[in-house]
Amino acid sequence: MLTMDDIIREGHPTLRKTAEEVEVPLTSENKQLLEKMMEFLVHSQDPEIAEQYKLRPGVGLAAPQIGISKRMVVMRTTDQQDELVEYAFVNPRIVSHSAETTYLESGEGCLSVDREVSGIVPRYARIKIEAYDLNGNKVVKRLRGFLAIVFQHELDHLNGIMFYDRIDENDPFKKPLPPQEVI
Ligand SMILES: O=CN(O)CCNC(=O)c1cccc(Cl)c1Cl
Ligand code: NI
Repeated sequence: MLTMDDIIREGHPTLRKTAEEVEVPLTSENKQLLEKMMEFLVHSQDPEIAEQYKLRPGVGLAAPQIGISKRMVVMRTTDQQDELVEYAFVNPRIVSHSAETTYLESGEGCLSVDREVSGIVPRYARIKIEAYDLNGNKVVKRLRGFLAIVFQHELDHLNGIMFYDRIDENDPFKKPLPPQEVI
């Protein structure tokens, strides 16, 4: 099973690389890797297992965070209907997005960052994404809310971007302006 020892931390060069596209359909090795990444999220969200193995909780994980520079991410959280959703995406991309932006009042955290970095992380409020799933099937989805934010945090990891890169260092708590209405 993956533990915190497998998670690379800021300063490790792989976190700043652009990850490589993955061949679809997935090799069994890449499929197993995605499954191990999802298992980590499940464990990290289980109070007993997380306590036993000292896992920090996560709602998403990108392969570069375990030192593997491949365009694969997993997400596990609840949606706006409070249903549990588990996504494993290969070669994910945003194909369109709202002009409107959003952010988490509480800011963002990252397993690869062993410190609190407070500040507003602007994200697109609504996104349309394309990816491939575990079985190599094409996925087209519209995400909004927390799921959209988590997806953008994970996609950034595939492009060598850390969440704090997006915080305005001159005014970390400056609220992004709403999109200009066309009159
Ligand atoms: O890349 C994934 N991680 O670093 C896992 C740990 N961070 C989180 O679960 C987390 C926490 C708050 C906001 C966002 Cl957007 C995320 Cl993603
Ligand atoms: Ni992260």
